[in-house]
Order: sequence, then C-alpha cells, then structure tokens
Amino acid sequence: MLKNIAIPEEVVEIISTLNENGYEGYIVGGCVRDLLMDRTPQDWDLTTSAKPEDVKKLFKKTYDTGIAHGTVTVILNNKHFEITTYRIEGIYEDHRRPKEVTFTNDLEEDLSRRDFTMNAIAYHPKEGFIDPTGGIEDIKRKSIRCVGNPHKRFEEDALRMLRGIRFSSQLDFTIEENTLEAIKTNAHLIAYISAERIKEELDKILLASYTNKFMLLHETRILKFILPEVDKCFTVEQNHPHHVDNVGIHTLKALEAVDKILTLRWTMLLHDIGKPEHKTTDEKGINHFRGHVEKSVELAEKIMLRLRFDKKSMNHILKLIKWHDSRIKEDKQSVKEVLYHIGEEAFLDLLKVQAADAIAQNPAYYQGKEDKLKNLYKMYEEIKAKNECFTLKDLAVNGQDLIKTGIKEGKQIGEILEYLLKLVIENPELNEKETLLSRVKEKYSL
Ligand SMILES: Nc1ccn([C@@H]2O[C@H](COP(=O)(O)OP(=O)(O)OP(=O)(O)O)[C@@H](O)[C@H]2O)c(=O)n1
Repeated sequence: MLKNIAIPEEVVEIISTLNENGYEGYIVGGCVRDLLMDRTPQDWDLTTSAKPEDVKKLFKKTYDTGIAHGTVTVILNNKHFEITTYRIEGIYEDHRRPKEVTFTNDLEEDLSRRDFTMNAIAYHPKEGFIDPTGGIEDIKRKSIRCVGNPHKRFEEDALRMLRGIRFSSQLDFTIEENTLEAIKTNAHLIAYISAERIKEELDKILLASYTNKFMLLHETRILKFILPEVDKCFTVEQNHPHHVDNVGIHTLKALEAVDKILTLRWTMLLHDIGKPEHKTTDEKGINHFRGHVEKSVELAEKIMLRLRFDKKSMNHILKLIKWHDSRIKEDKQSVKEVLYHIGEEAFLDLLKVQAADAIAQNPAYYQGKEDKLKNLYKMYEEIKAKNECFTLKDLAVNGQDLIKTGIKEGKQIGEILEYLLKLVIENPELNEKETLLSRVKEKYSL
C-alpha cells in the first residue's frame, strides 16, 4: 500500500497549515481508496475540523464551492483542492440531498455518514489511516459494503445504489450481501434521481473495465426503473441459429465486444431494444424480429431525450442503430453509396458496431462476417487512397459551374449534382469538370 503514489506537496502543505493553526485535516474519500489500491487519484479531497470561514482565512486563494454544505476550494500552485468541514447530515427529504448539514468536531462522525466503508477512510501523512468502519479490510476483500445500515444509506441518497454498482464495474468488487439486498429492496427509490445524474453513472458503468457487472443493474431491478426498455430484453429468447443467448445477454456481450467509446457503448446497449415488441415465432419455433430496427431507433430516441443526451451524440447513435443490421455489398460502389448516405465517421463506426454485434452472436456466424467486414474496410482504404469521390464536395463540378452553363438557380441544380455524384460513384474516371459538364449539356440539351 502507498508503494508508488506520492501525495502532492500542496496536499501536505494544506494539512500542515490546518494543523499549525489548531485544526485537524485529512485526505478522505475516493483518493484514499485509490491510494490503498495503488491507483492514481483523479483529485484530492480533504476534510477538516475548521469551519469554512476559517479555511478561507488560512489560505490566500479560495472560492466557495458548496458553502452551505461546508465545502471551500483552495487554489495552490494553480491546482484546486476541495476542503469540506466535518459534518453530520440532517434529514433527507428527497432521497438525494440532506435538507441541512450540521458541522461537527468529530472526524468519526463525519466518516460514519458516508456511503461505503471503502470511501469512509481518512489519511494523515503522520498519523496514517483512520478507518473506524473497516474499509481497509473491505478493500482487501474487494467488497463494497455500506457504512452502518444499508437501507438507511440508500433511503438517504438513492444515487448511492447506482454508485455501488458503478464502483463494482470499475474495480471488479463484489457488493456485500446485505448491501445488495438493500439495493434490491430500495431499487424503486432511484426514480427520485435526476436524469443527468443517472446518465453520468451509466456512462461510467458503460466505460468501466468490468462491463459484465452491468448485469447487477438487471438483478437488483434498478434497470427496470431507469431503462425498462433494456430490462425487457432479458426476458426475450431468440431461438435462432445466429443467436445462442436471450436479447439482454446478447446486448451485454455486444457491449463488451465494442471499443470503449461512449457513443459505441450506448449504440450496443440500445441496438436491439425494439426486439421485445417485434417477436414472432415460426412453425419451427424460431423467433423472428421483423421491423425491430425501426422500433429500436424510435425507443432509443425516446430514451436519449429522457436522459438529456447532447444532440450530436444522439444523432450519431441513432444513425448507427438504424444501419446496424444493413448488409453492405462487397463492392466499391456499394461502399461509396453507404459513405455518401451516412458519412465517413459513421461508416467506420458502423463496421465496429457490426463486428461487435456479430461477435456477440453465435461464434460460428462471426467467422464469415469478420472477413466480410475486413474486406469492406479494405475497400474504404482504397477509395481514400485513390481519392475517389463519394460526397458532393469531392465532385469536380459545383453549383456555380452549373449556373455558368446556363442552368437556373434552384431545385434543379441540386438534382443535377445528385445525378452527377451517382454517375461518378459508378464511374470514378468521369470525375473531371469538362467531362461532367458535357454530360450535363447532353442530358439536358443545353
Ligand atoms: N452519494 C454520495 C456521494 C459521495 N459520498 C462521499 O463523498 C466522497 C466523495 O464523493 P465523490 O467525489 O462523488 O466520489 P468518490 O468516492 O471520490 O469517487 P469518484 O471520484 O470515482 O466518483 C465519497 O468517497 C463518499 O465518502 C457519499 O457518502 N454519498
């Protein structure tokens, strides 16, 4: 423990300043947890017996962060450190934040109001660890356990249930039995949490190293409340030669198979959510899902609006879901047509999405698909290397050129450009100004 990671000199300086002025000061929370696991902390949070106004007097550069909750940020060497006064939280009214907080002089009281034992450890460079709830042992056991009564912890702040599952998927920790039971019992309280905070935690889970822990969201019933459309997928069997798993398990496998990029992870999570509503079974017992892609797009849009996705990510994800099942023919012309329709960025992502989707299906099916996708990528490279045209901006002729030949400004210009682009996609050698203009003159008798 603490083998490789040094505590920044500024943190040591802040603690010394507090101590020299008669106050206690410790680092606390996520950074102590990270230190104990030999991980580099993202930020360093401190806790102190000094009241916020005293903290402000001790340091030159400070600003109020959450003064009502006792947090002041100190700036040292251009780095920012949050210092929060020891506090006891008052009554929680909305299952998210305490109505008021009371300051205390007792570190242990402060530690005992925190969410999990692994987050309730304080550290002082001279005194070492202060760990009244057994957090160090739990970290060694790779166990996530609530401080005190888990029901009370989750009733106070329902977001903690999602945080617990997020930590489990980031750290590969197991959620301790009573804590897990309490999540199952209190799952419905997640409805009190804002869409933004839910999305933030889901994003972290989707980008975590142990995405298989996503299953905990289903098992605890949290998923039923935050993404019922995805939750339903776990009850839908596919009974199809291409699929060995139910839709939910397939979704999780596809998630793991795609690059750790948020838009791709969300695409995989939502790509089949239309399936539960579009299942039909044929006489051989094989299930079919005709029309599910359109339904997936429709439901995905609703979910992303609900979770307040930014427009750009949302449109990209919708495009990938819409195209995820498309069969791109293995010829350069078809590749160029797809490139024209969805653009380069989406095309490259689509190949990744189709690969992940196939890997997550019956393994026998992926073998053929892998070669096909590689081939499509090769064709794309060739198109790029030869500078072959697939967008209007690559066309050797533009609207102005057409106007100069005597065509009137308006709708017809657009139609002619589309016609020329199609022609050039089929016959790349025609992409020269003179050639294209003479084609136009011929076709439109100019
Ligand atoms: N709902 C919450 C959020 C936070 N905390 C406490 O506040 C500390 C700091 O919270 P935060 O910075 O949000 O999380 P970290 O634990 O630092 O982890 P991460 O930065 O990975 O989110 C936590 O360690 C925990 O002790 C809590 O008790 N309940």
